[in-house]
Amino acid sequence: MTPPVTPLRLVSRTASAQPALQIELEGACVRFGRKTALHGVSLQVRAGERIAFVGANGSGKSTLLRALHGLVPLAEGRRHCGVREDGSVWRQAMVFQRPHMLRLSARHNVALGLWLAGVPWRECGARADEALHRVGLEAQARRPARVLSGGQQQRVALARAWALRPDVLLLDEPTASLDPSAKREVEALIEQFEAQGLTVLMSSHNLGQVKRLANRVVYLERGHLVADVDVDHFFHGELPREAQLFLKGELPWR
Ligand SMILES: Nc1ncnc2c1ncn2[C@@H]1O[C@H](COP(=O)(O)OP(=O)(O)OP(=O)(O)O)[C@@H](O)[C@H]1O
Repeated sequence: MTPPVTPLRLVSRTASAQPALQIELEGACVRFGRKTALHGVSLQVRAGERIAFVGANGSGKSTLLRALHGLVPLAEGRRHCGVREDGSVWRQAMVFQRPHMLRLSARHNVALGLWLAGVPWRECGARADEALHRVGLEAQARRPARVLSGGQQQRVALARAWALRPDVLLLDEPTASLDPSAKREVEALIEQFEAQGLTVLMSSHNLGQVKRLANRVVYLERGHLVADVDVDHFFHGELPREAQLFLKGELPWR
């Protein structure tokens, strides 16, 4: 039995201007067979936040993103979704670490995603075109998605997510296998989405990227949330010991 961990929580928000709650996890545990990937994680996501999930390999970042997106069942705890002023639920879309491209054109990959989400087929083509234009891929729209470069495929995946008109975008290591220029292009798009007011939840191993794109950092250690702090605090303030070693690149291999 792992002892409970008291997380360091230092996220500044003024009580008077508390943005709307979009997703909340309370004591969330996720198990894969005998392996516990998340231990009692509690977390609130509010509108317009830009949260980076950081931690060593296997610390539970992807699992936490999936739990926030409702893709993995919770063995314990609960997930609660907030609602907008009109009573409708906040829309979420997720881009996976290695997005799966079907053997179809880029346009059809985006259109099919919309259709699967319940958009009438007659609207899907125009919305797919708009989304591919948004990510600068209109010229590639009719090319088979699988022949596009890694960076372009990642932009198709972002278009597929953005086309759903999400309020919350969840990105699992969005630039993990991209070259520096493709990385910059994808980061620039994420920055634009953020400027548009989207909530962005992102796992990343790239600390420069975390500095550029996040305003809050959640640090995970073996499935425990051990720090939930403003980005400035993460890089310049006091942190639990393992997080400090991680930042210095001195965390021993396990
Ligand atoms: N589907 C699964 N079945 C079994 N174990 C899993 C599964 N998904 C994740 N795990 C385990 O849960 C733990 C957390 O994995 P997760 O992928 O969430 O970590 P991560 O921090 O995203 O890792 P990385 O940085 O390497 O991508 C790991 O020990 C992993 O092996």
